[in-house]
Amino acid sequence: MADIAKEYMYENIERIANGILAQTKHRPKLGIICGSGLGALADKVEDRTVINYADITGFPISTVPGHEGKLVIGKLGGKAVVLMQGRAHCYEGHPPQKIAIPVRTMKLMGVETLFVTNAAGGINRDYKVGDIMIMKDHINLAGFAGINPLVGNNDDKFGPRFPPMSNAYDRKLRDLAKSIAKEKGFEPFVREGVYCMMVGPNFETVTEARFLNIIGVDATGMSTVQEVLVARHAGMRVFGMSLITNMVISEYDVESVANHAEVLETGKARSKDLQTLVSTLVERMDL
Ligand SMILES: O=P(O)(O)O[C@H]1O[C@H](CO)[C@@H](O)[C@H]1O
Ligand code: HPA
Repeated sequence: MADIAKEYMYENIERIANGILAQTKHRPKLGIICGSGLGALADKVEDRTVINYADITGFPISTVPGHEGKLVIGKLGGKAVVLMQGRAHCYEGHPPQKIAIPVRTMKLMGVETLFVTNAAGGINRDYKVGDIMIMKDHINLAGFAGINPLVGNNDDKFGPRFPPMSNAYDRKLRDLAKSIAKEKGFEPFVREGVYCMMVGPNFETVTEARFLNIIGVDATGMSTVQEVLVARHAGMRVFGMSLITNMVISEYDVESVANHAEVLETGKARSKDLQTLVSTLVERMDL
């Protein structure tokens, strides 16, 4: 088996984590990754230190609109958090092992719980644009093609060779999120379902959309799953939410097509409710 490239090694990730900690007084136990158009959550973070990904040697850079590329460390809901305002994706040319770097960095900074968010296309035909889906499980379709950040020599310092994945999304946090949704009157648009990762960058064909529906997918996107795999490998607790920014087209020969502008627009429109859900969850969860 090929050796791990130096940039993915424990010592390098430790160097990145220590470099970040040296720039802030905060010691976060919670990490949050903001998906396409969802970075406004960072505005709620108080007493913050902001570091550009470009200034963190070894961090993957995002080139996609709606991903600011900033690490924001401060207080949210009274708790210390490290928030990623945007993420890098495999379709930007990053190998999956590189997508692992920010999550492992957070782990070595002391983060124990990871929240992941994303913009996703609705596959479940009962879903509507603007729905928020609590992630119950995922299908790593990219993994079916061998694209998995855990492929390669396993360093036990990060986690075990064969991590279980049947309990990837924390039950207690999902229950807490659902009860907060009920209390806030969000029930009509908060769902719980299965996310599927495609590598992208193209949106799905009609037959792919139908296939995803048949195999039990509720929403699809081009991210998140690899971060979850790495976090669970490292023993972190995970909670995830998808914002349904568009419905994936599942009828042949219709005029409209998916586009990233629509994804960002919906992000803006529902952003406040998503922020309320996340910040209340942060306030109420035990860390
Ligand atoms: O998953 P996030 O990063 O939220 O972004 C989603 O939005 C983009 C497509 O519009 C893709 O990058 C897709 O994965
Ligand atoms: N497909 C894949 N990824 C996405 C979509 C979609 O329809 N919308 C937002 N991210």
